[in-house]
Order: sequence, then structure tokens, then C-alpha cells
Amino acid sequence: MQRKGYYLYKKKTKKQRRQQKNTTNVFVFLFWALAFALCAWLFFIQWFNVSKGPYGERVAAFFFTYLGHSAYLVPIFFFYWLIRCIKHKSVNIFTFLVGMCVSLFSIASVMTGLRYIFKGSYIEGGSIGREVFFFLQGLVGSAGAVLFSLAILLTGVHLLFAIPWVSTAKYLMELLKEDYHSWHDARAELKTKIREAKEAESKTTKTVIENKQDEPAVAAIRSKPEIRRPVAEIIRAPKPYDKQENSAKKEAAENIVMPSKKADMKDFKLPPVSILNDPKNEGILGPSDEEIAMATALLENTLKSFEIGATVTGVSPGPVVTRYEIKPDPGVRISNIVAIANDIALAMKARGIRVEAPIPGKDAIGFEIPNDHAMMVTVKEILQDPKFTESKAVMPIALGRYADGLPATTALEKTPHLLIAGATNSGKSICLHTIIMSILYTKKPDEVKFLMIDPKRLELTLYEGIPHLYDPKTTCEDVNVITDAHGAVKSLQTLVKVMEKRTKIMELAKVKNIEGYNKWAEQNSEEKMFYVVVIIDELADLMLQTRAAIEDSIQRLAQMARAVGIHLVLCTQRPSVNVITGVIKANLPSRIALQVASKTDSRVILDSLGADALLGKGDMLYQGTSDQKPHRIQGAYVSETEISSVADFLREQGGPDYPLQIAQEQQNGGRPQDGLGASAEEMTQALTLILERRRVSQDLLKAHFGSSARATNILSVLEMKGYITKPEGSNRWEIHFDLIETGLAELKEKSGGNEPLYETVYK
Ligand SMILES: Nc1ncnc2c1ncn2[C@@H]1O[C@H](COP(=O)(O)OP(=O)(O)OP(=O)(O)O)[C@@H](O)[C@H]1O
Repeated sequence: MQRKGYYLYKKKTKKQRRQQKNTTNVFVFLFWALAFALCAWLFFIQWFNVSKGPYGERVAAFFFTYLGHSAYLVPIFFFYWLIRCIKHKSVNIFTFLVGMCVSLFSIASVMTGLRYIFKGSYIEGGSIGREVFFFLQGLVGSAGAVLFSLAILLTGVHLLFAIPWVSTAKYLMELLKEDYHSWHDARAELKTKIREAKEAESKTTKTVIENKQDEPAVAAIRSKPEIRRPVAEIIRAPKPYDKQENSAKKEAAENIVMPSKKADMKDFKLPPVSILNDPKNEGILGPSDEEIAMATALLENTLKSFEIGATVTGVSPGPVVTRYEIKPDPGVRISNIVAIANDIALAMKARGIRVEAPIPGKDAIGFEIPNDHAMMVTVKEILQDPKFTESKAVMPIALGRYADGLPATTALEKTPHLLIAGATNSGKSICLHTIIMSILYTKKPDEVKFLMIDPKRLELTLYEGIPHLYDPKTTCEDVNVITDAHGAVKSLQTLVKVMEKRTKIMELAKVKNIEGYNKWAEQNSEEKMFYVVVIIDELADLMLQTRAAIEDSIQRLAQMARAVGIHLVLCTQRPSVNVITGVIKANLPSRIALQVASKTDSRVILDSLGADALLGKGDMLYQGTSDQKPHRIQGAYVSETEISSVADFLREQGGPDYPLQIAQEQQNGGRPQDGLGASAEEMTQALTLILERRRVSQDLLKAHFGSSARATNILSVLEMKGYITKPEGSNRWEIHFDLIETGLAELKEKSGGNEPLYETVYK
């Protein structure tokens, strides 16, 4: 029985256990699902004040009445408990409930205390909070009640979360200790470094002074570099600064008096340099010999500290920077020296260092270090320099001084077109003025004329009314600085026509360029051609409004104008690819980059870095057509007062004078004012002559009209009208007699014989 019973019992238990397990699983799942649902519902009714239902309202009100705002934590604690139960299986519900109650009651008590202390506080501790707080307050006062409540809260939190306080405190202490130790070590290291640096500096200074007294002594400086001061002697003491005179000049600049007559070229005088300001610099250029010796030692020691062997072989003090020439020891890579440029700048406390590696034509690297005191380079000192005065160039330009102090000049006809770009206030306008002044000081208005475009109406208006002004679209009586974009486009387009006509004239005179033509003109008693310099201050403003037209004109002028004596100088403060487009860059080979904000801007202007490290105020990089690398130049300075004085001097001699332009001549009728082109009567005579003689030549026309100038012009008009052509490779004119006969008949039909049929051929 017992056996049977046992057997039965055993069998039943197995089955039951399986069933029981399944049932238990379902119940367990149901239990947890319900528990989570309950928690979620509690959370919802506590935290959100919508659709609570009657029970929800009551439960929420219940918790709020007893616990105040701490009731928000109830569902969170329950969630925490459920998650812990699932994770750890055995969580003591009793401990949890006690922990939760202690935490909630103490939080409620703290809340009541805060409400009590800070009157009108929004938070509420509920009735339990009030009970606990006032009980404690009765024993230890308000602040004490809050503090004790917090202490009780810690106990509750400990029960709930079983925080290992001791090990946590230990861990925090360790962290704090570690932080303190690393701070302490870093401080000690920094102190040592500062002390070492100070010691090194004082040692270097001592060695330099000792070396000065006793040359052969062991020196920290490995070398005694050659100091080249090319301009020291031409820096003169300043003339007493005449404030009154300067302010008077300024006033005069504001009231420009326009000239009433045209300038007479026979008595025309170039402005004297005496009206320009003298250099204000006194003494030597750049740092003193002692300062150079110290900087040399510091430079060499800094290189040594990076384990780079190099010697300073030469020092060239310039007006704004001083160039130290460093010759690396055999086996030392240039790239290693270039790589530590910033560290050298730091050691030398320099604002910025530009490295020229290597210096073209030398076995050395150039370190350009800014001087403590920058010296101003005046336009006067460059205009007076033999390099400028003895220049064989047609249009010599005074740029300023190179980094080594030598005067920097160029020839505008060789540039042949120039782009000036830099950030605002970097010195673009001053650079532009220096270029204009260089020409005004060397060339008469019949030699060089300016087509000035200034959309900003700021800088170039100072030159209004000077006899050098030119605008092919208007008469010389109405010419002015062009300030509107559409006017600028029209002028440039007309200039393109002028350029094409000049090319034709040169073909007729069988010369290749303006120099050749002017020589030919001299030999043949003809009028010479004048050079045209197009100045555009702020290209960006024009590009914004009339991009396509401007770009097209600039491209056409830049490609062909050099031979006919037209040169472009464009200026912009926006060195972006939208303004300095590929077309513009390709056609303006010479560039001046002033200080720019970024490396990208420098690349846009020069296709290389460097302009971003410039110092501003006329500090520039000049890249000429034949230069492999840009040269650093401190631009010459010319003041507004000086410009006004020069412009006044020029205006006093008369205003602009140049041939009339196409459209107006056709309206006015008659032969052009300058004797160019041909009237209908002259054409009738010329065509009759060709028909009679059955040939045409310059000499034939000259013999008839009495001047080779007239003969050239009539010849060019005949060619343009298609009466005569010159086949390629031939020197003889081909005469189209049928066309001449028709043309002659048409001319005779028209009355007067002075009808303006023919376009002016421009010089
Ligand atoms: N060569 C120079 N030597 C000394 N100072 C200069 C030189 N060039 C410019 N500066 C100083 O920099 C200032 C700004 O120069 P400038 O007006 O030519 O700058 P900018 O680039 O044309 O500015 P913006 O784009 O605003 O017209 C000048 O007022 C002058 O004080």
C-alpha cells in the first residue's frame, strides 16, 4: 500500500510538476504584467492630469494629500522595485517598503520645511510631511528639522538602493586625491619650465654682452651674422611737422576747383616732389645691432633646443620686418626648420613669422620677424630713389621697400595688368594711390591717361578734373571718375573698340606695339599714342551688378591691350572666387596680396600661402610675371593731403584733353577734332585719285593731302570700308575698283561733301 501509494504519489507529482510549472509561468507572467500596468497607471495619474477616471482621481488625491509633491516619486520607486525583482529575483519587499516610506516621508518633510522657511514656495509636503517636519521642528527647530530629514532620507536611500556609502566615499576621495596630485605635479613642472626659460634667457643675454666685450670668448651664439642696412643713410630726420599746413591742405581737398581750360602740353610741368611729405623716420631702419644680436642668439638657441643645427648668416633689417637668413648645417632638412616656425615665433615673442624656404638664389632660409616699431615708407623717398628716377621703364611704379629694406619698384607696362586684393583696411587704396602718383610724377597727360572707375565713390574722386583723366565714351569736357557700374561697362566696351582700332593703325604703320608706333610716329612727324591705365577700385561692386559684361571686357582688354598701351589695375577687398574668377586670374598675371583673413583667400590671390601672415597697413606680397615666388614689400604711404596737393597742382594747369569719340562725331558731323578719320570730301578726293592713278599708297595720299597723318587715316578708312585690301603675305594693296566706283557715285549724290560718313580712327 505504501509502495503503491508511493508509486502513485511519484507518478502524480511528475505530471503535476509539469502542469504546475506551466501554470506558474502564466501566473508569474500575469503578475508581472499587472504589476507593470499598475506602475504605469500610477505614473500616469501622478504625472499627467488627464483622463484619470474616478479611481485614478481618488488614488492621485490620496497620495498627494499625504505626501504632497513627493508623491510623484511613488511610481518611480515601484518601477525600480519591479526591475530589481526581475533582475535579482530575491528582493526583500519589506526592506523595500520601509526604505520607500522612509525616503518619501523624509522628502515630504524636507519639502514642508522648505515651504515653511521660504514663504510662498510652490512645493508641498502633504500631511505626513507636515507631521514629520513639525515633530522634528519641535525638537530641533526648522533648520534642524530639514537637516535631520535629509539624514533620514539618506537612510531611506540606503535601504532602497543599498548604496555602499563607505566604498563610494573612498572612491570619491581617491578621485579627488588623484586630481589634486596631477594638478600639483603640473604646477611644479610649469614652475620648473618657467625657471629654466628665465635662466636660459638671462644666460643668453649675458653671453651676448660678454661676447660684445670679448669677441673670442666661448659664445652661445654660433655666428656673427652680417647686418645689411641698405637704407640707413637715406632715412633723414623729419622736417618739423606742420599741422597747420596739413589741415589747410585737407580743407583744400574737400573743395576741388575744376579747371576751366584744357591743359597745354607745351608748358606742362610735372608735380615737384617738394609738395610731398618728408619721411618721418629718424635714425636707423629696423632694430638696433644689440637687439639683432639678442634675436640671433635666441633664434639659434631655439633651433638648438629642437636639435636643429643652423647658423644665422645674415640679417636684413626692413621697415616693418627684419629678415634673418638661416643656413642649416649639412644634413638638416629645410622642412624640419619650417615645421617649427610657430615655436620660433613663440620663443621670439613675435606677432607672426613668415618663412621663405629657401630664399631664391641663396642656400639659406629667410625668417621674417616683425619689428617692435614699424617704420612708415613714404612715397617721396621711393620717388626720389635712384632706382626709380633712373629707371628706363615707360611707367615706373614706386611700390615701397622690400623686406630687406631695398626700394621696390616695377614697370606698369611690364606687369602688364595688375590685381590688388586684400582684406578691408589692409592698405589697398594707399597702394592704388601710390601707383597713380608714380605715373602722375613721371608722365604728362599726353603720354599716359587714366580711365578711373570707383563704384565706392571714395578714393578716386580726389583725382576729378586732373588733365590725365580719360573716358572713351565721353568728351574731354565731360570726363570724370566713373562711379556707376553701367557707365563703367560702357566705358570698358568703348575702350575695347579703341583697342581694336589702335591695332588696325599699328598694322597700317607696320609696327607691333605702342613703343614701335610712337617711334614710327616720331620719325614721320605723327602724333604719338598715349598709354591708357584703367584703374578699378573695388571690382566686386562691378561684378555684382554687371558680371558678364565686365568679365568679357576685362578679358578682351587683358588679352590684347598690352601691345596697344592699355593696362589694367584692378583692386578688390573680396578675394573670393566669385570676384577673382578664373578668367580674371588668367588674364592678370601680376598680383599684389595685402593682409587677408584666411589661407584660402591667400591662395585665391597668389595661388600660394603667405598673405594670411601679413601684418596689415601696407604689408604686401608682390608677385610679378617673372617672379617664381612673391616678394614681401612694405607699401609706400601717401596721404590724402599729398594726393590733393598733387591733383591741385595738375588741375591748375588745365583739364583733360583727348579726341572725341565715335558716336559724338557722327552726330556733330565734319572731320574729327583731332584730325583723325576722313570727311566725305576727302573720301571723294581719295577715291577719285585712286581711280585716276589705278594704284594706292601712303606716299600717293601724302603727296595729295600734304600730311602723312591724313594719309594714314584715309588709308585706314579706305581699308575699313573695303575699297582696298591687303592679301595675307603681300605688301601691296588690292584695289576693288567696282566698289570704289559705286562708293564715289554715292558720295557725289550726297550734297555738301562734308557728310560725316567715316568713323574716327583712334590713336
Ligand atoms: N603703406 C602704408 N604704410 C602705413 N600705413 C598704411 C599703409 N597703407 C595703409 N596704411 C594704413 O592703413 C589704413 C587703411 O588703408 P587703406 O584705406 O588703403 O585700406 P583699404 O584696404 O583700402 O581699406 P578699405 O577696403 O576699407 O577701403 C590707412 O588709413 C593707413 O593708416
